[in-house]
Amino acid sequence: MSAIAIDIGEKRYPARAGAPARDIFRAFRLDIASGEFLVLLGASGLGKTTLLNIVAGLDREYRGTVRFDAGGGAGAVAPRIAYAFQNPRLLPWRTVLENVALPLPPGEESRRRALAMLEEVGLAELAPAYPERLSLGQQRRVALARAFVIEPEVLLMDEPFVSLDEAGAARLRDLLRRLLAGRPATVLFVTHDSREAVELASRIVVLEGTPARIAHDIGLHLSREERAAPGRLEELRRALAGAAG
Ligand SMILES: Nc1ncnc2c1ncn2[C@@H]1O[C@H](COP(=O)(O)OP(=O)(O)OP(=O)(O)O)[C@@H](O)[C@H]1O
Repeated sequence: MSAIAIDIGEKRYPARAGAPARDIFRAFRLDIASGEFLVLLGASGLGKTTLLNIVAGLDREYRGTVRFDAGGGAGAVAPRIAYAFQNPRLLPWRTVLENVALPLPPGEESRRRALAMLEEVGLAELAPAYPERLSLGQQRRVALARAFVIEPEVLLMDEPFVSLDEAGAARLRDLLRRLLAGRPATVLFVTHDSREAVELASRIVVLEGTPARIAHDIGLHLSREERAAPGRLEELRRALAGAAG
């Protein structure tokens, strides 16, 4: 696991055909503790995906720093980062097993690890299948297996359970909790769904405005039973809706 210190002096997208330049972040700071499950909420277009891309190192066009600290006084070393996107992004010309093994070095040991991961997400029998045969829920399970196969210290998730029915999304949230119980990671998770936020988060950060600022920063320290209680959940969702304005 790794703590993350985000300090963005400026992130702006320059003007492009027909669209003016946009200031996404200015003097934006967010510190995430090691092992925290931070859910980012906020209206469309505020910069949530941009923030994940910056933390992932995919977007370097900004002024500022992202520092990782795995503790132990060893100094800043790059952590293992997994990124689960809104779209499962499986390679259609590779089998399910090959897709899960993709982030690992080639070889028999990696195939064995990928198969063990598929067993954990309940899809071992689909290992030789191609992604087109899979339902969206199954594809999302494979994407989770591919994220966890590297035993990430930092897990970035951008609406990973969107477009599923409620029962399917609930099963995947359960699976994610189970996977994290065995392999703790620092999680930065984007969603528009306040129920999902309350069920999963140890901390919820609500973004607002342009450039984006932190409107609310809410710690949630709940037992599993409290999270599972519909009354408690509703109460929290209402409080959150109130806080989010
Ligand atoms: N490469 C780019 N060039 C120019 N503008 C961009 C680029 N990528 C994103 N934007 C714009 O920057 C803003 C922030 O985008 P971003 O995808 O980070 O928002 P978001 O909060 O994740 O939105 P959503 O909740 O809809 O996924 C949006 O207005 C978007 O149109």
